[in-house]
Amino acid sequence: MLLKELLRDLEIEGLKGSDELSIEATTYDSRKVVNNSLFICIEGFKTDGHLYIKDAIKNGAVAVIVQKDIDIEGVTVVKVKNTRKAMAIIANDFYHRPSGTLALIGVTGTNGKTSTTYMIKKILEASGRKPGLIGTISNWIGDEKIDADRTTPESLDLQKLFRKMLENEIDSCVMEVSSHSLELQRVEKCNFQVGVFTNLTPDHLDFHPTIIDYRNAKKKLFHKTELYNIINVDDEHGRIIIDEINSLKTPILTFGVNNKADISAKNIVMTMKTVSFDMITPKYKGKIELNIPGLFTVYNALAAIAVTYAMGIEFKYIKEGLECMKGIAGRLEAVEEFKDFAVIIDYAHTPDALENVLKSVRGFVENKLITVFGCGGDRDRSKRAVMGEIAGKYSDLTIITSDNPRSEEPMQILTMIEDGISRTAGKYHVIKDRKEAISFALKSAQKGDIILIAGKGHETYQVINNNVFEFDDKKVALEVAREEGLL
Ligand SMILES: CC(=O)N[C@H]1[C@@H](OP(=O)(O)OP(=O)(O)OC[C@H]2O[C@@H](n3ccc(=O)[nH]c3=O)[C@H](O)[C@@H]2O)O[C@H](CO)[C@@H](O)[C@@H]1O[C@H](C)C(=O)N[C@@H](C)C(=O)N[C@H](CCC(=O)O)C(=O)O
Ligand SMILES: Nc1ncnc2c1ncn2[C@@H]1O[C@H](COP(=O)(O)OP(=O)(O)OP(=O)(O)O)[C@@H](O)[C@H]1O
Repeated sequence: MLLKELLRDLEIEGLKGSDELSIEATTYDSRKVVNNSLFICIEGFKTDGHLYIKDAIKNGAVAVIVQKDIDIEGVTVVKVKNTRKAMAIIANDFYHRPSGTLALIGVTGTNGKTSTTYMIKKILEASGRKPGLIGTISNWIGDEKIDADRTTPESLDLQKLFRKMLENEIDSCVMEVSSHSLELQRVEKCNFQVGVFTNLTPDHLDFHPTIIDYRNAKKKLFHKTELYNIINVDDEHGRIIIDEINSLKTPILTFGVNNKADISAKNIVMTMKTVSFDMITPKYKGKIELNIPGLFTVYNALAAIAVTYAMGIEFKYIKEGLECMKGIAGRLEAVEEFKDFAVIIDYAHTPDALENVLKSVRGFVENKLITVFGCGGDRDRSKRAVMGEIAGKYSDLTIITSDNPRSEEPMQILTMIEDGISRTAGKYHVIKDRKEAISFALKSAQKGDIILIAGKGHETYQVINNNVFEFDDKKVALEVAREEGLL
């Protein structure tokens, strides 16, 4: 593609050099530059892409996009106001505007994005469509699994993925849209058919100055949709969003259990491993039986039903898609090998998620509820004491341990959690090493207990002192149980 074709939709503040160059690759990372690349300089949180222009030229860059005044020879230099925004526009054009051809569904909210996207994918598959999926656990092009680095990829990676989906005859794509991605313009040029809001509770307050900024970041999704905006009306922030987007031309479809909603559920019945309910939509009603537990599962299912209902999918496919699901990796996942007591792995790493999960399992505890959890380092510190308090309130015993301390001293994080739990009557131990913590929980367990190992879910690593180590809660629990003769 010629550079001038990629510059067509940009507001250019300055151009030095030729725009007739042929561009074969585009990247925001100098280490990934190949011959005839366009290198886009991103001013980051840790370093600044503008510092790597010389490296990029050495690796084969022929043009650079900058937002600072840069005096450099040997490449075409294009100056714009905001390189992240320019990158999203270039990404869309470089990959020939793929999102316009896919039926694109974006799911945003603090909790439930992954679970909801998997449900939507299953329903679309049941109806005969070929959906792709982009999210935290992995990305999927049909049955091909692709590792995901983060929840919502950078715009260049995202548009490339959409293009690959189209080449593989994928007709729709359901994706998690993080607040980071909306704020950092990763989804700037995506044409969403449907946008979904699951819920909003305090999280990422290291990145967003206030909860209102956090909500406003999420709200941006609903300005990018064409067919429907689907909002949880039981969530207080959902109701505010509804008021704030009411004047947009995209219609709103609400879902909920406690408030009047377009898509709702009645007669909810929960067991330790399942949940069933009567689904009510404006056009049809019917019973849904899910092999995934938890009241929050009803909300995720209602969101998935609302999306597929809005897309005109028949009830039989909605039911078939949801009911064939066996569960979602690391989301209230019971480790089947344990028989006397239950061991559940869950990805709850926000106060609200932890509280919901603990409430969901609390009702089925015959003896004690033992919780093993920690909080991530270099991330929102305000949630540490709050999560400690929640764990103490609902658990009979809590083991506070490490969960990706990253560059922070693990004990510093654990002490902040302890501040919260010590305000409750809940018993607790602090065990820095996660394997030892799991081992302690397993050895403390008796018949009828439930052990909840929260925070890491599907993740298979721990980041300690900024070094990545292999760590899988489920594997570790089984390994320890075998060593201790508990199986
Ligand atoms: C806070 C955040 O979103 N950070 C993103 C940001 O990183 P950064 O600002 O630290 O980047 P940086 O390291 O300072 O580098 C700046 C630029 O220099 C470039 N560089 C750097 C070194 C070099 O040798 N050459 C070079 O070109 C980098 O490629 C980059 O373009 O820009 C990078 C490149 O665009 C992203 O990879 C990075 O996401 C990191 C991986 C991240 O962890 N993001 C998280 C917080 C995130 O986005 N999470 C949400 C989900 C949240 C949730 O709901 O749980 C997500 O969507 O994943
Ligand atoms: N609708 C919901 N409301 C509250 N908590 C939920 C909901 N759905 C799931 N959870 C809890 O949140 C955890 C994460 O769920 P899920 O991965 O679906 O959310 P997510 O929004 O994708 O999270 P992340 O952005 O951190 O990847 C689950 O393990 C569960 O504990």
